[in-house]
Amino acid sequence: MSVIAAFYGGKSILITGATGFLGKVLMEKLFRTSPDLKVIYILVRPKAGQTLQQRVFQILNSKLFEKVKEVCPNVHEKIRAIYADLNQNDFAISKEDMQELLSCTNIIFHCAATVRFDDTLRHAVQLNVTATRQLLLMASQMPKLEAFIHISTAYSNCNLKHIDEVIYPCPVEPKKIIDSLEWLDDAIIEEIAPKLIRDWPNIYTYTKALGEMVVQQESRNLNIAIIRPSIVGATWQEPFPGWVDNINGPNGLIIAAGKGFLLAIKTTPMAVADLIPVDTAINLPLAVGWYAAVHRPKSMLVYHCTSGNLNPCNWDKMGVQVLATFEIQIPLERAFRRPYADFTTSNFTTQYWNAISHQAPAIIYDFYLWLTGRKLRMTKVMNQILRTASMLEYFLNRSWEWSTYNTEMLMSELSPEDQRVFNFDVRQLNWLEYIENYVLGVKKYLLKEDMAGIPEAKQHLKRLRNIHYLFNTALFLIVWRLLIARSQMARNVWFFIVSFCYKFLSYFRASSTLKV
Ligand SMILES: CCCCCCCCCCCCCCCCCCCCCC(=O)SCCNC(=O)CCNC(=O)[C@H](O)C(C)(C)COP(=O)(O)OP(=O)(O)OC[C@H]1O[C@@H](n2cnc3c(N)ncnc32)[C@H](O)[C@@H]1OP(=O)(O)O
Ligand SMILES: NC(=O)C1=CN([C@@H]2O[C@H](COP(=O)(O)OP(=O)(O)OC[C@H]3O[C@@H](n4cnc5c(N)ncnc54)[C@H](OP(=O)(O)O)[C@@H]3O)[C@@H](O)[C@H]2O)C=CC1
Repeated sequence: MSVIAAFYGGKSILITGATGFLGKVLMEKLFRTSPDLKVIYILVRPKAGQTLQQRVFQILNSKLFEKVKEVCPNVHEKIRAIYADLNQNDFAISKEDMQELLSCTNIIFHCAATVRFDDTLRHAVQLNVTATRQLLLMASQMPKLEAFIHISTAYSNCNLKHIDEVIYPCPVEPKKIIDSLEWLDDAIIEEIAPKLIRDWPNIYTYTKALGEMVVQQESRNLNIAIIRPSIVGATWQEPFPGWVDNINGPNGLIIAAGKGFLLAIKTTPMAVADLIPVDTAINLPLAVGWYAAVHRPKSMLVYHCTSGNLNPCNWDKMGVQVLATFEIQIPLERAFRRPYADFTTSNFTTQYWNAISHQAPAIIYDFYLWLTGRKLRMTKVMNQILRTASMLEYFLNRSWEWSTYNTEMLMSELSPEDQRVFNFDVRQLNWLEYIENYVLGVKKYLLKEDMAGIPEAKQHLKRLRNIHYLFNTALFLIVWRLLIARSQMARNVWFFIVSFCYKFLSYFRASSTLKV
């Protein structure tokens, strides 16, 4: 019997960000392994015209939760969606709901955040810093609280090369930033943002670092732990391999490569691709929740949830495997071009590829759409992909070293059964198999493409290959014809080749006649 699963039995658990990528997998795992838990409170806001109930219904009826329904048939009764907007004072939670949360919660998993790299400083601080402070304040009023688990990111200190499992101070106190945002107007905030974030690559990583500082400063006597996952990817094993449902992180680029939109990207091929499967990234917080509550470490511990130092994979290996899977096994439907990848570290080559292989074909395709009276879209899509690629460049061209002392210590504290059920040992991960399942998952669960369409997609790729060869041959002939018409040297080379071929053929014919 798993000690950790038993620990969550009968508990009231509060999750923020439960409708997000990590949040959903966290909830699924809790219900599946501890179906006797008391209740999971989730703080949800209405979104995209859906009420709270509709959102919860959609999650519980998704493919991800299929196994949960078998193990925990009354899952609908165990989930309690509470209206909340983390951007508002007191999260806009009603008095009754707040009272229930304060009096009943045993464990908190704080996952909610804005993960957009280009968010405004005001919004990112509100969500990643102020809301965290507010939640800590709430937590300090919860008499039954046993542990508070804060999900941060391994990149919160990506301005450093070697990162230990400690909290690094930010140059400006979070409190000062929160206070100044109250009276500064938006235009000034956006102007000072680059000066504040200094050597952090974006607002997201910077505000996550501020969030950690707030956790440290406002921890009071709470039993807190911080988890820092690196780039979170599709599920590795649970509840089934390859599940993924948003276009963040690698997913958007994988699609862009599979559809043949993106043929090159500025990437250091040997840089470490520090991906971590989402099931691993939530097994660790679950194990930490148990450890923090039961063992009550004297100080707040930070846990790195990374793969690079234990089982490294580089972008080259990852890119090759992604493309091989698309080309040979599971192509995407209606690809624009054949998947191909060139990793370059040069700015000049990147600019060249962007102009010749990305923007020019998009413009030509849009021209064709215009001629046929259809809506133009390729240039917009391509610009969006190139913008995303340029935002991710920072992470594709550097490697970091994260120490994993606490994570390894925790692993050794687990019983063999818990090591199996709450596995976060990435040394066991087979990258090639994982990437294959990942790519399949992107096709199946994210793009919702039918597997029955694979033969047609393969035919389409074959057609694209033939068009590609035909186009290149035609281009070569046109260029050559123009050259011959204009340059004496090209004509000389041409006559030399023709006479050489003629002589070779004559010799070949003569020798074969002699043999007869
Ligand atoms: C040749 C190439 C070959 C390659 C081969 C392949 C090899 C493998 C390569 C792997 C490389 C990996 C690199 C990883 C590095 C990650 C580092 C992370 C480090 C930190 C990790 C963390 O700690 S934490 C999470 C990270 N944080 C994000 O990763 C958010 C980033 N991102 C944004 O910051 C915004 O994305 C950004 C970009 C501003 C654009 O912003 P943007 O405004 O231009 O575009 P949007 O994202 O808003 O969306 C655009 C349109 O997609 C629609 N859409 C949204 N979701 C959808 C869904 N589920 N299904 C359908 N469609 C969906 C949406 O509705 C829009 O459609 P429409 O335009 O029609 O409305
Ligand atoms: N994905 C990754 O690669 C990594 C993620 N992380 C961290 O993991 C955590 C979860 O990330 P991930 O699941 O990917 O992010 P998602 O963007 O998928 O989910 C974010 C969650 O936060 C909620 N949220 C955002 N704003 C509000 C608000 N105003 N009020 C209430 N809820 C809100 C969202 O709700 P809604 O559905 O309503 O928008 C959603 O549930 C974050 O803390 C992130 O920093 C760390 C490393 C890598």
